[in-house]
Amino acid sequence: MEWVRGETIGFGTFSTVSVATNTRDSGEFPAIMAVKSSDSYGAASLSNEKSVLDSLGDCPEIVRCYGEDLTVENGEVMHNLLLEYASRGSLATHVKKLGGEGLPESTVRRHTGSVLRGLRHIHAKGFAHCDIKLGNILLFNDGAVKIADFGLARRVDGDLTPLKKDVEIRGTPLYMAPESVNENEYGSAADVWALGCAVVEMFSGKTAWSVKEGSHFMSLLIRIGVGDELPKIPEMLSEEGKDFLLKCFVKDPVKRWTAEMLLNHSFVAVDLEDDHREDFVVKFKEEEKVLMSPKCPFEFHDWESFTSDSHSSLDSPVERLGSLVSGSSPDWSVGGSWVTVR
Ligand SMILES: Nc1ncnc2c1ncn2[C@@H]1O[C@H](COP(=O)(O)OP(=O)(O)OP(=O)(O)O)[C@@H](O)[C@H]1O
Repeated sequence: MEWVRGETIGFGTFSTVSVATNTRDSGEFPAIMAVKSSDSYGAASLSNEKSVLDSLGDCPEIVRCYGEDLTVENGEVMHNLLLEYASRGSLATHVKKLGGEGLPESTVRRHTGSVLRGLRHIHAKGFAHCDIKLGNILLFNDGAVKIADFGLARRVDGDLTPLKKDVEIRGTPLYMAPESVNENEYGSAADVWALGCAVVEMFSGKTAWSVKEGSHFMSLLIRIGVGDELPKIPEMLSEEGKDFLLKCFVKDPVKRWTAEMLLNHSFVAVDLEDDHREDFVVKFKEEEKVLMSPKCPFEFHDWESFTSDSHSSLDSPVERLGSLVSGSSPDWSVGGSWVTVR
């Protein structure tokens, strides 16, 4: 395939995404694509993404991959992944433009149904996405949404056994499931929890967890992992919506509904005709200062998607988390795709 890089449309932790114009019209590939590029630093993540997308095959709710390519630009070798182009960007950008308001419930229901169909496909193929968030749900011209960014996806095959006992943070803390915080479990159930967080954010325009600006993200992990607190369910959401979220926010991953089960929930199984935003204005009880989705890696680097690894083997969740919060400030250093907590 021959292509030319166009304007930059997005930045991730490991890569830059640009428009790519197909310069040889064989009809096999679209005229406009997106190209996700990284230097050797992010090559492993891109290569994982390519192999997962190849294994997943075609699914209308998953961004298509057209192939990979190496280029030399300004003397540097670039690894490129050619993807289906989402002309309207991510849902994170879209919701941010609404200035703290969310999307109409009917739109949220439609998008949720699409993401669930994508998740059902991913899980049926034996994978977990591990980084479901609004920034990784892309919006197309016709109003369709698709799941993107499989850089952290992993094969699970229904096995919930953690990879190892160490403290590992994969994805975005605001979307982390209790079992991921407590047990390093990153299975399909964790994607469902993250979907619940994404639904809250889509509807309310605010993150599912209220977090005071400047607070340490470990205090959030304690709230997620220990105790009974759940993400905030918007009061103005319909009863069906609230019930749907309660099925996503079951703390025990074994009892949490699966994507397949949720597809039969009335919140997504029925198409809403009306689309009146005023019926769904969100009013929160407390006027808490909440963070929107992380804006850029330099502003809230702690809150970005990452994987982390601590080589402390502690037994209980409280011990594991306590060891990270107490004492001197943790030293967060990025190495490859990992952030290490020492
Ligand atoms: N296929 C696409 N079409 C249009 N825009 C895209 C596409 N893929 C990615 N983007 C834009 O680029 C941004 C970064 O992409 P992506 O999340 O895949 O990168 P990443 O390095 O894996 O990021 P992360 O830090 O979330 O892991 C997205 O939030 C989105 O705005």
